[in-house]
Amino acid sequence: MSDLFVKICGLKTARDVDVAVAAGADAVGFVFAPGSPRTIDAATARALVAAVPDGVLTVGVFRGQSVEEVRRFAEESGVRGVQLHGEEGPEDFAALRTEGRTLLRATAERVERCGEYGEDLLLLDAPDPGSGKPWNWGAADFTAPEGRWLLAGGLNPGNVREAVEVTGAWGVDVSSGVERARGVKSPELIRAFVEAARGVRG
Ligand SMILES: O=C(O)c1ccccc1N[C@@H]1O[C@H](COP(=O)(O)O)[C@@H](O)[C@H]1O
Repeated sequence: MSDLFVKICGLKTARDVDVAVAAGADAVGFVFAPGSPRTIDAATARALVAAVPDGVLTVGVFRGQSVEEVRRFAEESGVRGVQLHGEEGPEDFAALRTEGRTLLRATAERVERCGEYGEDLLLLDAPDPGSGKPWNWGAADFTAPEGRWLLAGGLNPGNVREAVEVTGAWGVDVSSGVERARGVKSPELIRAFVEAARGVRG
């Protein structure tokens, strides 16, 4: 089985980005959804995105924003991926589809098909994304979606192995679990998370 895909989200500083990239993250996320302790503007993100090597996916995170706003942030910041946490439908994903852009659809529903709305990756998240609260992915009746999907919501270096073993996730996404205070990343926790995630599939 191939290695886990690991996304570290909610980065705000050049140091955060350097640490995540050096640790071996496959993707790094920048929050453009308003009202989060991790929210940054497009100009700040642009400078951070410029420091990310080509092989690492850069993702803008949105919640309840219009397609026009998502498109503007994506273009101004230069992120190559767009992660939507709102009520978007297939027509919104189609409108945001451009050459080379990766579309992620976040949902708190459990049994879904990857790609149903035209997204490239499905993200199974907690009902309150970015809160650090886990959801019941360990439920006995959990059914993993088919295809490429990321698990998120309350993950940390101490539980990521079990979470992947139980759910069979293709990849993982974390924000709160690699912070020393809300909205403040910890280099040690980022390194520990990537190391723990890498160890799951040996
Ligand atoms: O991180 C946020 O503040 C955020 C705000 C709005 C939408 C999504 C957000 N983050 C996403 O939530 C998960 C991480 O959750 P956790 O903090 O690890 O429990 C991840 O998908 C982020 O992209």
